[in-house]
Amino acid sequence: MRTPLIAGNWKMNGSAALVEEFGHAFAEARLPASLDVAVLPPFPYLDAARRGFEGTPLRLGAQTLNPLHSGAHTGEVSGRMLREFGVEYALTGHSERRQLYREGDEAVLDRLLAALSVGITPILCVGETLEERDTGRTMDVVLRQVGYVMARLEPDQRSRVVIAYEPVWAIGTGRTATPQQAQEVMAGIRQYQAGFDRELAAGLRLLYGGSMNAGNAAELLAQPDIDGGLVGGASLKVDDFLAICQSAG
Ligand SMILES: O=C[C@H](O)COP(=O)(O)O
Repeated sequence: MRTPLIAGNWKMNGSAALVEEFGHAFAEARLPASLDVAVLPPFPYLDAARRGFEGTPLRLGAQTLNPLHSGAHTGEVSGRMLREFGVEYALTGHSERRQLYREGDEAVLDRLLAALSVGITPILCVGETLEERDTGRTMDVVLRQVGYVMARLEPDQRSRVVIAYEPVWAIGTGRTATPQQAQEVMAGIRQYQAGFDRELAAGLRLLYGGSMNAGNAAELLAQPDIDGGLVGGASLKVDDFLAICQSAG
């Protein structure tokens, strides 16, 4: 049985006040018994979030990390540092990092390995652009991104990875993939992994991301291969994020 995971990626948004608001709301919240929930705030808010989320079901995540533990890398943050702040999840390969910061498959793999090396669960993000979908290349692109990383991991490392399918055209656009479109790609990812290891594929947690909101979450999360969500915009509103968490029950 796969435990659903809802992860809220605040991107470069949020405030100390929002951290506090989430802490209060989730301290009171009634959530499904079997559910993991994480918030991924910008780095400066990690310490406040660690304190503010104590005693709530909220776990902490990071939006990126440097592949190295330490060194002369101005502006960067290592997995080891994140771990000190109680970070349990880290995104790798988010399309914004792939596009805006030119992180290719190799850079994604390095970051994912760094996360694993310090006991952080990596969330590997994959997804096609609109042009790739329109030219029938969705599965090729997605399976290349998944395969590049998974093929280079040891079996015990593979079983600790969470994969988030985020069609690039659905991110921040209000244009969500239909539950059928998302299910089709995510079933394809699971099948592809099953070709190597059936047991691992059956336990692999797959998240959908891309304009998930309080109104469409239940239908997306009801699909057999969707085990949770990576939520951007809607994770900045505590009521919406709570509603999404509640529909993951
Ligand atoms: O990391 C989250 C995704 O990029 C989705 O963002 P969004 O929910 O604002 O479309």
